[in-house]
Parts: sequence; structure tokens; C-alpha cells
Amino acid sequence: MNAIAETKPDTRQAVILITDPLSEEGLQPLREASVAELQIRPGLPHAELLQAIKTADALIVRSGTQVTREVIEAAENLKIIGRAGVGVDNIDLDAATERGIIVVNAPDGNTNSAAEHTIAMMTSLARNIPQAHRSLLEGKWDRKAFVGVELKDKTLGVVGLGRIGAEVARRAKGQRMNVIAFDPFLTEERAKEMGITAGTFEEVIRAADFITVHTPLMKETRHLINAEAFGKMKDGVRIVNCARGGIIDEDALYEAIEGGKVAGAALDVFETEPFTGHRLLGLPQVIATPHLGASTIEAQESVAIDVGRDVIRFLNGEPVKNPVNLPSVSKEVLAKIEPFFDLAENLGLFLSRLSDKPLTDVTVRYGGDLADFDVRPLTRNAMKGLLKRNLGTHVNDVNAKFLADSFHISVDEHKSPNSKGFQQLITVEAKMGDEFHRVAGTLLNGLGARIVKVDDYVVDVVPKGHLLLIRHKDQPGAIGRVGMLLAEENINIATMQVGRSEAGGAAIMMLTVDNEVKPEEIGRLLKIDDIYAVRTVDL
Ligand SMILES: NC(=O)c1ccc[n+]([C@@H]2O[C@H](COP(=O)([O-])OP(=O)(O)OC[C@H]3O[C@@H](n4cnc5c(N)ncnc54)[C@H](O)[C@@H]3O)[C@@H](O)[C@H]2O)c1
Ligand SMILES: O=C(O)CC[C@@H](O)C(=O)O
Repeated sequence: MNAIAETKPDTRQAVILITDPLSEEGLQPLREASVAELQIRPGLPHAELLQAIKTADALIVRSGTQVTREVIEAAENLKIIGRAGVGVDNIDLDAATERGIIVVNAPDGNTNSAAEHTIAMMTSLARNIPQAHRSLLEGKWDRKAFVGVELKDKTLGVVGLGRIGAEVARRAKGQRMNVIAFDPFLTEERAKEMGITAGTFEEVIRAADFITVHTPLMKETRHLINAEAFGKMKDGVRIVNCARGGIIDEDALYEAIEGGKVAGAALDVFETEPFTGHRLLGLPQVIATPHLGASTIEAQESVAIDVGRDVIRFLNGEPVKNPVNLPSVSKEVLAKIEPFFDLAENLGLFLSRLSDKPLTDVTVRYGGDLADFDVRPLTRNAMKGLLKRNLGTHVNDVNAKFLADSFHISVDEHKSPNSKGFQQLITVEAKMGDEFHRVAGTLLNGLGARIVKVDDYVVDVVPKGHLLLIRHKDQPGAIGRVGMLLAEENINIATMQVGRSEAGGAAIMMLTVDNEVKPEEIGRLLKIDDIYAVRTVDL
């Protein structure tokens, strides 16, 4: 999956701060790319992190660093946060998005390791392996205390059948377990294909002998497995959590084990980490590892390489592969829509210049071929252009939507096969106070971008350089007077278009000129009879 990273930092000055241990092999691409200075400072105390982040352009973390709003707000140059792993619950995504900071992760590199760890934990739990090992180390030869249960023919309930959940389900089938899973995206067809049963959350937790959770930790999944859920489970159920602490309510789990409902739990992740000295760890039915799901040589190398490459891509101004806070589109779709990115932004910027009144409603229409694709990245670019007039470089494609929402600007997207004779057409429309304006543009084969409509006037203008839009009354001499005045000011006209609603009616002139038109020159133009408005746009 791909999306475009838009902000292009000055690569000569980029600083990449790494605050969790990353595999040495994984760091290699970052070292080789030499796009930036690497500051490798794992385990940085909070106060030092707040200092170090000030000058960083990029931050790379695993799950150890808490990238809180405080950390993000202390950053002065930060443009990208890379998570070497899947879960981004240690990163304040809202704060990053608000500041226009892109967050990328490495979603695939540790799937296998996490799935293998889950199976290892489930097997160890079933056969009391850690407890038996400890007993043996204590000099005991106790074969009665550690009688376990088989996995074969037991039902495994999988909650969250994403990358890891699905791998766990496949492996459990290999153990000849029956698998029942709940995931909001799980269809009957996919379940059938995988040889498992799809159920509701309740059906899964009621049916299972073992339950393993593989959802992200979010508002909706916090304490998903709580006292009420334990109440619905089979007596003697065993619980595995190699996803995120917090999905299971630890106090409720403690009570459920103490009360005999739950026969045991295997935990790799905890509500607060590091997790030491907790009463759960004192229960003989609980086995635990210190967040080791992704801790294999292979996974660490892979996630570090993946996230490092994305950070390098970003620093080189290239599309990133795994954005978390941007809509991501497939490589194929990106190839189709990427050529329109600049056009969409320029249409937005041009439109923003057509009125000084506040922008309230925006509609971006896509006609022709473009209607077949996911065009959300284009809409973000159009919004970026529209907001740039007032927000300058503060707006980028990461925060364009957030900023639009925070200014109560509604943004709609429409698609239609009709493209008014062009192969593709983008039209950006906006309500600005009591005015309504629209600008449309296209890419002409071999000729590049064109603005083809401004309000109701058909034009043919290259969206580049210094543009001048003059609204006037259609009458003889208007064009000549404008030409004369610009000549007096030594402003050379490169191209000129005129359009009118009807003879003698409202008309526009669209000019591209070789130098910037200054406010005093605009003032002089406005003094010409029958010129109502002069707008400049520098693209
Ligand atoms: N222990 C570790 O070291 C380790 C390593 C890697 C990943 N993880 C964690 O494992 C979890 C899964 O990772 P993944 O790569 O499979 O993620 P994923 O995004 O591929 O899958 C998550 C799945 O959960 C589903 N889901 C969301 N809400 C749900 C709900 N309320 N009920 C049921 N399903 C729901 C989603 O539809 C999705 O299919 C994450 O929490 C991740 O942080 C832990
Ligand atoms: O950084 C780690 O080792 C843990 C990673 C894991 O929890 C993840 O979500 O990818």
C-alpha cells in the first residue's frame, strides 16, 4: 500500500532520532542512505527525550518510547514518526496529525514471530511448561502437579482475525484444533476458505476452550475481555494475550482465575509496561513473557529495515509505503492518481484566491477515468491548496483534513463518468461567504496540466507562474487598457485568455505574466473603468 508523503524536508539537515533498540542489520539502510544524521539513543529518559526531540526531523521507536502529545509538541522540526512494529498505541496519533506529522509503521515484518509466540504461549500454557521448568530448577521432580491438556480437538476462539490472528488460526489448524473467530471484517466465504468458523464475539467466547486476542488496542477494544465476558465463557477456559495489554481487564482476569472460571492465562503484554510485581504474576496459573512477541532476529531486522526505508523515502520526498495517519491506496491506484497531485493542489490554491470571504463548503468532483479510483489523496491535496492561502506551510496532506474539520469546513467528494469531453477532470467548488466559485482542471496528453474552467468561463491556462485574473465588463478597449498598464509597469504578458458570459456582459481575462504583480499595480488596474476585480495567484 502506498500514499504520498508531501512535506519534503531539507535532507542535508535532517536528524533521525532513534529511542528504542533497533537491530543493527535493520539500521543499515539508514546508515547507507546517509540522508541524515542518526542519533541512536535507546532508553532516553523522558526529560532528555523532550530535549532531543526539539531538533529531530524524524523519530523512530518501538513500543518502549511513549510518544505523547507532550513529546510531539516539544518537537520543532519533526515531520515523520516511524514505528518499528505494528501497534501505534504508544504514539499520540491525533497530536501527530494535528501537527502535520506523518506516522508510518512496519505492519508485516513481525507477523510471523508474533503468531509463533502466540502458539508457543498457548502450548506452554496447556502443558505447564514454565511452571514445570521452574519446579525442576528448584530441585523437584514433580510429575503430578503439571498434568496438562491437549490442544487437539479443542476449540480456539480468535478475537481479531487480521495478519497475526489469521496466522495463529492457520497454525492452530495444524494442531488439529477447531477454530472459531470474530472479526468485524470476517466474511463467511473467507472463514470457509480458511477452514474455520465465523462467529459473533459472544459466540466465540462462549464456544472456546482457549481464547486468543489479536485486535489493536483502541477505545473500542479496551477491556473487551472483562468480567462480563469472563462470565459467558466455558469453565476452565484458557486465555492468551500476545496483542496488547488493556484488551483484557487485568483485575477481572485475576478474579476469574482466583474464582476458578479461568484455568490459566498466557500473557506477553500488559496494561502498564514494564509489568513487574503485579499480583497476576503471583498466580501459578499465569505464565508471562516481557512483550517478546516480536523479539526474534528475523522480525527485528525486518521491521527496522521496513521502517527505515519508509523514513528514507520520506526524507527523499518519495511516497511512503505504510502511512498510519493518511489514507493509503494501492500501488496501482497511486500510479494513476499521483500525476494529478500538483493539479489538485493548484486548483485548490487558485480557488482560494477567488474570494476573501470565509470558506465553508468544499466539493471536489472527479470526472472521467478518475472516477474509477480512490481519490482521497487528491481531495487532501485540493484541501491543502485551499487552506495554504491562510495557513502557509503549516498545512500538509497529513493535517489538511484535520484542519478543515477544525475550521468547520465541510468537504465532499463526488465522482462521475462525465468529464465534459476531457479524459479526466477535477473540479474544485467552494462556498465562500455568499459567493460560490469553481475551478476545473485536467492533464492534457503530452501537454501537462491545464485550468479549463474558472467559474462559468471556459479557459485554457497552464497552472504555473504568476497568474492574473481580471473580472470586467465586456466592452471594446478593456483588454487594450490592461495591456497598456502592464506594459507601463514593465510586466510582460506571457499568455492571455478572455471569456465572457454574453456580448457586453460580465467577462474575465486570465493572464500569465513574467513577474509578480504588486499590490500598487493591482490598485492601478482596479482604477480602469469597468474592471471589477483583480486577483493574483502565484503557483
Ligand atoms: N506481542 C507483540 O510483540 C506484538 C507483535 C506484533 C503485533 N502485536 C499486536 O498484535 C495485534 C494484532 O496485530 P496485527 O498485525 O494482526 O493487526 P491487524 O491490523 O492486521 O489485525 C487486527 C484485526 O483486529 C480486528 N478488530 C478490530 N477491532 C476488533 C474488535 N472489536 N473485535 C474483533 N476484531 C477486531 C481488525 O478488523 C483486524 O482484522 C496488535 O494489537 C499489535 O499491536 C503484538
Ligand atoms: O517493539 C516491539 O518489540 C514490540 C512490537 C509489537 O508489539 C508490535 O506491535 O509490533
